[in-house]
Amino acid sequence: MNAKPDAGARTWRDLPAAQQPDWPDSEALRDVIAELESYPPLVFAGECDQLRARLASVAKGEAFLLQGGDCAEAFDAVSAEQIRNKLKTLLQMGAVLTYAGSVPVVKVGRIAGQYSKPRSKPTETRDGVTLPSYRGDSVNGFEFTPEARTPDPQRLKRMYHASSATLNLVRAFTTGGYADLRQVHAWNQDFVKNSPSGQRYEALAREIDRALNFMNACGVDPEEFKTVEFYASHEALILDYESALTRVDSRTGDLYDVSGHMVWIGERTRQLDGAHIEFASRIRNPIGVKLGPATTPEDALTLIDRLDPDREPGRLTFITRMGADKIRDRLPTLVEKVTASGAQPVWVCDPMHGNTFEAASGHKTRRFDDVLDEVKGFFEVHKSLGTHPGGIHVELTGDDVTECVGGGDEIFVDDLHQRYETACDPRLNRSQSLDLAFLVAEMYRDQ
Ligand SMILES: O=C[C@H](O)[C@H](O)COP(=O)(O)O
Ligand SMILES: C=C(OP(=O)(O)O)C(=O)O
Repeated sequence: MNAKPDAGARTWRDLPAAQQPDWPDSEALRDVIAELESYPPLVFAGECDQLRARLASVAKGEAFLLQGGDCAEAFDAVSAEQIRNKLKTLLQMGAVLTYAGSVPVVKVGRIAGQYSKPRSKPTETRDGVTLPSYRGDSVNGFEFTPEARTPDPQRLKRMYHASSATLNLVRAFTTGGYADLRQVHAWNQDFVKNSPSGQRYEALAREIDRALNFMNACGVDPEEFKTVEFYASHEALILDYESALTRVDSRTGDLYDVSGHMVWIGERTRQLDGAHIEFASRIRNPIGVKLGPATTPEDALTLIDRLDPDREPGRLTFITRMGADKIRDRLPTLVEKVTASGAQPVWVCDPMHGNTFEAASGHKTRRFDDVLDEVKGFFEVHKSLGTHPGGIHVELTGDDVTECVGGGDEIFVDDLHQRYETACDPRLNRSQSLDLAFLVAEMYRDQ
């Protein structure tokens, strides 16, 4: 490690930060920040180190990262049912990937902090009325009224409390018995059971059960099967919030963003001279960076120099989101040049953000087949280069929504209006998520 005499310096504060809200009342913002600074951490720095170690296994090709959850979490969705459904979906996907893909799976939610959204336009116009765009519940309200759309810093405190409540329940579920592998059938006990993927899952759960019974009969009942290691991640977008939750670790003197175990920097805020990359370079959490189709090898190499100067496996995850039509063309050079430089980032495929289109009905949607094709392209590229396809990053929900078209239990364009509930981008529903997990497990095994 480099010596860091100025480890606590908040150097990002003086740099330009993209995608920040225009808070109308700077005094109110200051008061909120001061209050946030007094709140206890949401995660412990040691947990971030543990995740970095898990991601190091992914970087070395010994494990697979499953990162998923809402596009935008919402305050009114912080309920036991919604949190459980999301977790259940990730646990089911994890079971499928571990069993059918025969690989340890590192599970990371887009959860307990994913309340802020970068937008392509600062304003939205409807029927001649122009208002600020919705930027996530941490900033303003979804409703199209001047009151709701005005950024309100009090929302940053609600973000903290919503994250805290969510994380508390997630910790209870993952360590208190709900995530015990013996519950592998129970996770399937609802609407999804009758879907094609639900039935396929049921067959796999029976096999897992048989394997567990066999081990039990042999006198083996490992503690590892009774709880699940689960981590929380979100985009580090609103720097007033992330800075207020960034603390000096008493063990090491290093800075950690204790708002989540892992944070990532988005495609729209990864400017090399901007505040977000400077912020990420200063904290010790594992860091993700989204890489879109225009990313050059030089961009990727500079990001490595800035964020992972010691080339520490597990520190940096590149989350590529090229689009199904571009991944086979754009990804190879990036992976080749990065590998040649000696760096070993985790390579993860986000097959969602490059495949969005607007249906004739006006709904923003994605085709399941495009999502799948981008993942296929990702596996093909890594196979041809002999590098490790480290994981997937997906927007999903545990609810039976109709936001993405296709899948085994097919959603048609005409179905989109039935349960279109996302506040921003379309998510895979539970059945589509399971479909994807089975197909990715096959790809991983074939690799
Ligand atoms: O989820 C990602 C972005 O916030 C989202 O794609 C922004 O899209 P838009 O502003 O173009 O609707
Ligand atoms: C905004 C997001 O992605 P990207 O930065 O890749 O557009 C996201 O993952 O929510």
